[in-house]
Amino acid sequence: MISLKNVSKDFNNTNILNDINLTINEGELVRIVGSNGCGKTTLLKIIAGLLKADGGNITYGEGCNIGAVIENPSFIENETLLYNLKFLYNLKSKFSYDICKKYCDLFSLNIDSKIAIKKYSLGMRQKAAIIQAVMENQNLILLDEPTRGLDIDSMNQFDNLVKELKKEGKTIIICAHDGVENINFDRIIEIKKGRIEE
Ligand SMILES: Nc1ncnc2c1ncn2[C@@H]1O[C@H](COP(=O)(O)OP(=O)(O)OP(=O)(O)O)[C@@H](O)[C@H]1O
Repeated sequence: MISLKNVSKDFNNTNILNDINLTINEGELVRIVGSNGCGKTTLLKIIAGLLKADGGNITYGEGCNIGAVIENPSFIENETLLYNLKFLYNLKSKFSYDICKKYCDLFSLNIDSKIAIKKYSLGMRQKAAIIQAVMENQNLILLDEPTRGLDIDSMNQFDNLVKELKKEGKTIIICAHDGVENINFDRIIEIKKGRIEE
């Protein structure tokens, strides 16, 4: 699904990622770990195309369609959850209320709520962000600290969602310090001193 060859990244002359070689196959569920500041988010951003690597290259499998939650999700703050999902959905494909409702129900979010998203709690925003990353049937899903702000019930709901996505054959990469202990990962990759360890 995705292959990184000699990918490197510096920030202000400090090397963050050093010759990263990594292949992730279709349908794999991968966790990336590593200490604060080791470069996990940077790697996800490069894979998502949000950041340019300084060296190396990335090859994406045919039909690769990326969904991502990376850092703070941005929404149209004065609008509702439904408005936001509809807006994001329509950027790429035709909106499906039923699919969005299915994911909102799964996370106990009311899709028809009239409350503006700016009034949502951290956990509610996080759930909305996860929903937009999966609702268009994206097949490469990149999640950076997805359980941030989620309560125990929501974490269980998240575990179920990951299980469902895995069953559907989605490729999933999750960076997480914690909150994913119940997920059965195929691989755990550690970034250490700019390099990958498995
Ligand atoms: N835009 C930027 N400009 C300069 N330095 C940056 C930038 N983005 C990240 N960095 C630096 O790159 C390093 C890696 O950051 P990154 O966010 O990838 O780490 P992380 O592994 O995700 O950390 P955490 O576990 O704390 O989330 C850090 O030292 C950070 O300060």
